[in-house]
Amino acid sequence: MVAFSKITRDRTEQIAHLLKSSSSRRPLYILLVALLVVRGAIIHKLKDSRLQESKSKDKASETNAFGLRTIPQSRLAADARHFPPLPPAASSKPNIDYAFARQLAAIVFRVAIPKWYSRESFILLAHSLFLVMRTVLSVAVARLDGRIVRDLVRADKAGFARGLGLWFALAVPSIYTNSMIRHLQSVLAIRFRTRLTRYIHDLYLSSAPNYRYYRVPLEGVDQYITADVEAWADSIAGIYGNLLKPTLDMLLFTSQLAQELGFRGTVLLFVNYYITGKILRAATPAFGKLAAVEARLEGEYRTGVGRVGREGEEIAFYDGGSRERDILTKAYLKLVKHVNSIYKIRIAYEWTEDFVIKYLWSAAGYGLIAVPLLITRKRKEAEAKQKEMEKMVTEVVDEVIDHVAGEDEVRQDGSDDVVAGRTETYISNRRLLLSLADAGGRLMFAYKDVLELAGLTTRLYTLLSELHNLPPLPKSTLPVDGDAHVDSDSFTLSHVDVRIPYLGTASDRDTPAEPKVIVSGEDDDEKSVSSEPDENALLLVRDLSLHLRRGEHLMITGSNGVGKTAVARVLAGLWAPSGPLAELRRPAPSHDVNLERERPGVFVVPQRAYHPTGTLLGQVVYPHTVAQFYESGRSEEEIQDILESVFLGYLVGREGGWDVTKEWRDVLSGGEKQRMAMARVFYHCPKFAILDECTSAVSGDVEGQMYEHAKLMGITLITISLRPSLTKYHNNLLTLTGDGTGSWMFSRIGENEPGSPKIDRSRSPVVDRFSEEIKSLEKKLSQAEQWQTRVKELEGMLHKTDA
Ligand SMILES: Nc1ncnc2c1ncn2[C@@H]1O[C@H](COP(=O)(O)OP(=O)(O)OP(=O)(O)O)[C@@H](O)[C@H]1O
Repeated sequence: MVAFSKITRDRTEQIAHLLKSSSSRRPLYILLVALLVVRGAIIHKLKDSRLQESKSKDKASETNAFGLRTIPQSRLAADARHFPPLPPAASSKPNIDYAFARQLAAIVFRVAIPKWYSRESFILLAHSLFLVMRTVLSVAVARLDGRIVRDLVRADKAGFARGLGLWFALAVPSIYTNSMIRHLQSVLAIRFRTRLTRYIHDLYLSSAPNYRYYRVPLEGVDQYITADVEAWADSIAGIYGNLLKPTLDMLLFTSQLAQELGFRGTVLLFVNYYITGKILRAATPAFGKLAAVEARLEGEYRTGVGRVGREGEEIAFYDGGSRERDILTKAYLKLVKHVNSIYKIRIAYEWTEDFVIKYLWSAAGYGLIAVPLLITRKRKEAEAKQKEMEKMVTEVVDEVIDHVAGEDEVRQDGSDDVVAGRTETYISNRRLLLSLADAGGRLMFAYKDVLELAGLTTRLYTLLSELHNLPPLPKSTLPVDGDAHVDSDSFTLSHVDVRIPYLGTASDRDTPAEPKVIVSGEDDDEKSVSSEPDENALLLVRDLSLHLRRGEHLMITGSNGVGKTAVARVLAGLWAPSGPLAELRRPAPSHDVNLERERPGVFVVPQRAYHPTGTLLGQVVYPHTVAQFYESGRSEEEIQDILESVFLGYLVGREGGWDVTKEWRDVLSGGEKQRMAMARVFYHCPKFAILDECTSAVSGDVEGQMYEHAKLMGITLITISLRPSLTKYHNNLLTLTGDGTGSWMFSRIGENEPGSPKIDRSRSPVVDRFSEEIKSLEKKLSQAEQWQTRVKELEGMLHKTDA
């Protein structure tokens, strides 16, 4: 009877095993099939989404003058409310909190995944499915591992061979799943980076009226746009997998283990998670803040290296190599010191983490596994099964008789089976425990990654929020049709104060100060709102009023640092005019019948020459592209004529053609660069050209000819210069006194018109110079009679000598 029950029990265990193993594989097969179906559906959806995206692109984007797709300014303006300024620096430490969640949501849902049907959503879905698949496969592998060892212990050749076959069968989807997870993560990262980069480019490089690239008050913007965006995209794409996969693993492995551990074991497992989680949380340093500081220091070092690359020649003239080396080395050492301190902090943290997750968890796991194996559960199970067996006796009676003869053997097999069963349970559970510890470790790493992501998110959010919250500059607009007081061909400044704008960050600005600016041609509700001028701004010129029509050339003068360029910045629209009654009207571009093309309203040539990367032709037509030049129907002969007019006709021959690409900043001499800048003015042929000491390195005769040429082309000149020799090309003179009160003098050159302010000779540097020159000439003239007498004396002496 004992033999009966033993045999029946073993047989039933075998049947149960078979059922268990086939039923444990069933979900895997279903998942595999489901995965293939879903994969097909996703590919189909991806194609659909591409179609949808391309259809909606017309609405979501527009094409700029260079043929590139850009996000419409209206959408960017609408996004601004999602990026309010950060609170003051002290309270904006990166952390995993509500502020982080809000910043992350703004970046993800406004920029990285702007629509639910964006391609990124489908990549994310596919990524998630593969992550789930990998977890399921891990459980299957753990089970299979146990089975193979069990069959080995049992010396079951057929079972072992079957297990090995299944092992290889599982390898195929496992390898595919792993490589797809890595691939989709990289694809996701690059797509996030592309979305962000394009968004930031569109926002940062906005042209008039906002000039964000010129006005954004952040140090090292290049670091934000390049390294930080890349790091953020990599981090968020990685973090999704790093969080989702171990979380799934934890859930699944815990649920699998719970079957073996029973209720008490499971509760203990969760108590273990909770306590160790608390310990690790307490031991975690502020990784977010550390990451943000590292990014800033990296930016400072990168900016330094960039500066040396840019200003290499100037540094070489000063022989400043060792000084620059000091600066760069200091910046680098500061960065390295910080990185090293992070490493040190990490060591202490990783010790704790390793101990807790690898050793504490494993020990707890061993203890929990031992409970069912060593104590009661197996025995209770065996008793329950024995009762079941007795009911099944009649069904298996024939089989029992067959086995009666080999009772000893069966007993032997039976004890082997018990050991094998225990080994299987142990191996499976051990593997699950190891995977669980691994998942726990990765979750902890992910926590660290989330903290670092918080730091990067704060940096990225700072950039986006600064760009979105720059107070708008007043727009220069077209005149209203039929308005007799408005002239599209003139400059009008009325009661304008010129101040250095306050450059604090958005979070420092309580209420952005904006002047009252009357802009013609706009609806009332679009006008800038009047407010008090910014108290932090430094006044350079007070209450400036002038009206310049076309053909009325103006020279702006005054000693260094009085604010001449500042006036040009206001005229060009880079700085806002301030003052309660400030009004600024700028000439608008319009079609010129003689030129048969549009003439820009204003074109500015700055003090420092600028040469973009590109061809020789590209230098002349900048900021137009070469493609735009050819499309406009203008010819290379015309450009050659322009170069002749600035005495650079030899350049094409010397450099080897129009298409040659060089670092023009280094190739052209100082004077050549300035002549090239004048060539640009002639190419664009604006109504007004603001020339900010842009011919200081050009010889006087060439300078004069270029000025005459510009006037012949109908370009009205606004020249900023200290050279009295240029006065003769202008009708008006604006002198900034620089006495600290912002006073100025306006006069007509060659006339003393009633109504125009009198020239205060004692205070104007240019007039001072004229007076000096007149005095010296008068002195020379007064000596002319003496010189004539002396000449006659000398001639007389010469005749006498000859005779
Ligand atoms: N972005 C700025 N931030 C702070 N100060 C500024 C800024 N731009 C100009 N300034 C200051 O404003 C003053 C006027 O500068 P501006 O360039 O207009 O002088 P300038 O009259 O053109 O001098 P120069 O003849 O030497 O070119 C200077 O003292 C300068 O330091």
